[in-house]
Amino acid sequence: MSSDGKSSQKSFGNKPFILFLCFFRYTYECLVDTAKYLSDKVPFKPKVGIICGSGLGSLADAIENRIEFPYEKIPNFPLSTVEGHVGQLVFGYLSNVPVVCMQGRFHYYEGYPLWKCAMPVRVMKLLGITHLIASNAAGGLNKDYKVGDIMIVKDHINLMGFAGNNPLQGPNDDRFGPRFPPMNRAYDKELIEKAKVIAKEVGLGDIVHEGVYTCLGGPNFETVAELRMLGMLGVDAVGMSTVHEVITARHSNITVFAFSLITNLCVTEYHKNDEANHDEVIDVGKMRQKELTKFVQGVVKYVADENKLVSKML
Ligand SMILES: O=P(O)(O)O[C@H]1O[C@H](CO)[C@@H](O)[C@H]1O
Ligand SMILES: Nc1nc2[nH]cnc2c(=O)[nH]1
Repeated sequence: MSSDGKSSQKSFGNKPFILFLCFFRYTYECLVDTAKYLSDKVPFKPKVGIICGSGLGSLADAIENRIEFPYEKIPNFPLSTVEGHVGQLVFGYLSNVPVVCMQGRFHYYEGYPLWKCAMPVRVMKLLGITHLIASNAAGGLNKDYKVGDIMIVKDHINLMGFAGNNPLQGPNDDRFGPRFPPMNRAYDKELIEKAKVIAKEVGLGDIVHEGVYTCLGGPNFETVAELRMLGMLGVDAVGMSTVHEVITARHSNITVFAFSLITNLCVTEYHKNDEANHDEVIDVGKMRQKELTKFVQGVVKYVADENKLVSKML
């Protein structure tokens, strides 16, 4: 909200015009419509938002007292077109915490602009979340990483943003956040440290790392030269998602935790003939689903306890 408490954005009175506008850009009013469609059918406010990456949809299976909305039923929602992405929004309780989970996400390579890929984050904000847990499947570029490892994201390189391809491009709506949001504290340090402890508790301690993630547009996997360049830039894991969702979340002051499941090792040698493929990405997700579900449950519980602690002090 701008200083005078009024949005700097013009508001449009009639609904058909708002819906028409939604095709070109999600206005605040358009996303309020989407959030209201959902909140009218869900008897609680979610505290934590979760985004399931490729092959990680099973994270949502542990949600209890579920209310499911296939994306095609949700006004203004895009459709998930990628194998390994169920394509529904799941409300319910995880570790007794009210959550909303994207079982399947949207990617730039599906043909959606980044603001459309990230729109569910704004809808979740309007629904009441204060924290976002984003997961993804990524290629391991750091030489210490093995397939099946977990990389807790400590920072990202917004490679697509270097050319100005950014979910916040275009007119800013102060009701979501400021025109120029800072990103130097995008990933919550306290949650990162706590997540490392939780990882150990659920048996992931030996295979958990902390590193830098970058998002390329895809859908192709990278060349040797591209991966060598990214390695020189300090990238530890390479994906095709998450960064624009995190930027959108931070713009709206949502606390963010993100992790990558390393599903393949990036090929950085010309003599190696391995080739990344989506099937193996999904298989690795299935292999890790039990531990990762416990891991996410632990992080969600911590977030809720932490918040309760704060509310007790207030
Ligand atoms: O980032 P998530 O959605 O986990 O999926 C990753 O895995 C897919 C490639 O196999 C790409 O979509 C990439 O982004
Ligand atoms: N860009 C990219 N995304 C991935 N998702 C899973 N593996 C990879 C990879 O090697 N590169």
